[in-house]
Amino acid sequence: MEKISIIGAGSWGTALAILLSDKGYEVSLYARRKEQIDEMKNNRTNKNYLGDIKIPNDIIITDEIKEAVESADVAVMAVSSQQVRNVAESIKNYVKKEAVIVNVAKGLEKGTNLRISQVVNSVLSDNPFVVLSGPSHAEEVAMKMPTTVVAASNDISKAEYIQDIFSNEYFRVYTNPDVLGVELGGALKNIIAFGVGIIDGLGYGDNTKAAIMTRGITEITRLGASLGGQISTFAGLSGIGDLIVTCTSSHSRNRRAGILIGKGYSLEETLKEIHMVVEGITATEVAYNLAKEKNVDMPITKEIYRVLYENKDVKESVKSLMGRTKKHETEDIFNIDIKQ
Ligand SMILES: NC(=O)C1=CN([C@@H]2O[C@H](COP(=O)(O)OP(=O)(O)OC[C@H]3O[C@@H](n4cnc5c(N)ncnc54)[C@H](O)[C@@H]3O)[C@@H](O)[C@H]2O)C=CC1
Ligand SMILES: O=C(CO)COP(=O)(O)O
Repeated sequence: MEKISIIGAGSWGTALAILLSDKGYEVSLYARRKEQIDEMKNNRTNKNYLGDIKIPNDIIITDEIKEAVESADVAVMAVSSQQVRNVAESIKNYVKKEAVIVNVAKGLEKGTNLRISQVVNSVLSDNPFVVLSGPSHAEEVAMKMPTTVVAASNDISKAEYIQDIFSNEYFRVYTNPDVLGVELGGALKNIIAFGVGIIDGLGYGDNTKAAIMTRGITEITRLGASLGGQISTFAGLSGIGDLIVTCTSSHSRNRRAGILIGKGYSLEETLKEIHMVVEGITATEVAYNLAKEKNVDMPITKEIYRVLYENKDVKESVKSLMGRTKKHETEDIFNIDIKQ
């Protein structure tokens, strides 16, 4: 049986550790904070993240990174996107070269505008890489509710290896060779979920939310395709699938953060209230930069950027979106010239 190391004991890392341990793998879960380690070891819970869900006794809980990764066949990065580089650096001298690195973070690196596969590859260039993404709130996976995700890798045999390791009766894993498309879908849907939250916070209704979701996947696809992603990937689990779950779920931190912004909270107050990672905030900045660089139109992302970073009033942003020049619906994703 493979040995699996999970780095990051937040909601997702813990839920995946439970899933893999239930399948009989030897799992080690690495956390940094002493009081969290003590709670997980003594009570076998991780209350702040997963409430009363029990952590199986077989899971090795450790704050020693060497112990966590040195014999691992698979190392799962379950921290926020901005922490992945730190984690990669911290395991570089211990992890086996053939160990498969699985990233589950859904974001982009601030400052470099890199995708997570690029960040990991810049530090752990010898290790095979797989991204695991899709509509999968940790709270529901921990309750063993049927969930589907996708494993993507440039080496499809590694994606299939991870598919075999993670699949069980309530967690169904598909594969996809389009790493870039899967990564961008997962990162950019957080911006749209944040936008849907704003709409909720403002008190607008279902029509408005459907508008943001539909036009949101359009602009995600437009940027993703311009960077080399497959259009079909954005119609899949890591694209529209994850967009639906994040935009409609009460579990979503991105959507909940948007609700607070829509109600008039400052960004600082919002982050304090959520106290977990809100990837969409950084993703907005990176996507805004990438769209500018590629000359791709992303009106919703642009308005969210203005709200977050230029103090634009949210109602003014809605007005700006509604008042844009008139357009045909399909021409902008598929480059169809409607007048032909
Ligand atoms: N929560 C969910 O339902 C899902 C989350 N994700 C993604 O997974 C990533 C992690 O999310 P969550 O677990 O929800 O976040 P979280 O906020 O619940 O937990 C992140 C954990 O990482 C720890 N951490 C931060 N830096 C670290 C480091 N350098 N070394 C070790 N631990 C470190 C933090 O202390 C915290 O316990 C995010 O990118 C998120 O978008 C993906 C799918 C589902
Ligand atoms: O990606 C997720 C579910 O698929 C989790 O979304 P949030 O980070 O918004 O909670």
